[in-house]
Amino acid sequence: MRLAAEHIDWSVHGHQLLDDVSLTIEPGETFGLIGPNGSGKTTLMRVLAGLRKPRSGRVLVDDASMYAMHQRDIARIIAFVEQQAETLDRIVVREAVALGRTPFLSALQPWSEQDDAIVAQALANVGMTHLADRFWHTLSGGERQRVHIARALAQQPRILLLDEPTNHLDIRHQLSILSLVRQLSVTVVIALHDLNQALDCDRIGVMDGGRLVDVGPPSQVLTAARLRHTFGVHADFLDDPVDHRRIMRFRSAL
Ligand SMILES: Nc1ncnc2c1ncn2[C@@H]1O[C@H](COP(=O)(O)OP(=O)(O)OP(=O)(O)O)[C@@H](O)[C@H]1O
Repeated sequence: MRLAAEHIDWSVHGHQLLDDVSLTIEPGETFGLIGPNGSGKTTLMRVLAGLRKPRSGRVLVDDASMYAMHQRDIARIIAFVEQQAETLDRIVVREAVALGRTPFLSALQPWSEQDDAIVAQALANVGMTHLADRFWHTLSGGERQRVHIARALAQQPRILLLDEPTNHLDIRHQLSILSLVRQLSVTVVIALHDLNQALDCDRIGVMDGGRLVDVGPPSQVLTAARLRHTFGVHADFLDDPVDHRRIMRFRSAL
């Protein structure tokens, strides 16, 4: 499904956190959102997820305004893995992941074996099957993050929003989650701090001071000038001798 933001403005106590942000993410696209700390990535993700209604502007899901949709219908389409997700005390991992099925359940459509299978698959996809019966509050930071991703997968969303999903993960789980995300045939918006990981997105958008200052294919957007101006670093581009893809080597902060 297509996700679009039109002229989004968002301010808190007189501080403009999003300034006229417009963006269209095409069906099936993996779109990376990058930018320095405090540039507005999380604020924009929350607006795209429907958790915040902007002061002006609107979010469209396949050309329909999100603000005309019921919350339950939005939850059937969009899954959001937040950076600082809430704690789910006194429930076990499998129950936490099963919460992803909530938007699909009703008196007429109770929990079924199919829901069990979807939850089991989501746990397997993030390598958490062996911890399915553990209490949530006993998990490490990275394990919790993987449970949140599994819950979003169990939602079987058409649009998946991930705010720095690899933050707490060891390198093996970072790579496996990113490869899983790329394989999903859904629209993905992923906020990332690792700019080399962002190179694998179809397109990226750069946030700077609440504005979306550039959008395009990674090779066009991530230039030495952009890295200097927006990220405040000197970087060189190297050719990976194994697959001849471009990688960035960060030399120093300006
Ligand atoms: N409720 C609030 N009141 C005041 N300022 C806020 C509020 N929420 C966010 N901000 C500010 O808005 C700016 C953008 O925050 P946001 O979390 O969107 O940035 P970010 O790009 O996701 O940053 P990071 O990379 O550090 O996660 C920051 O300067 C933050 O301090």
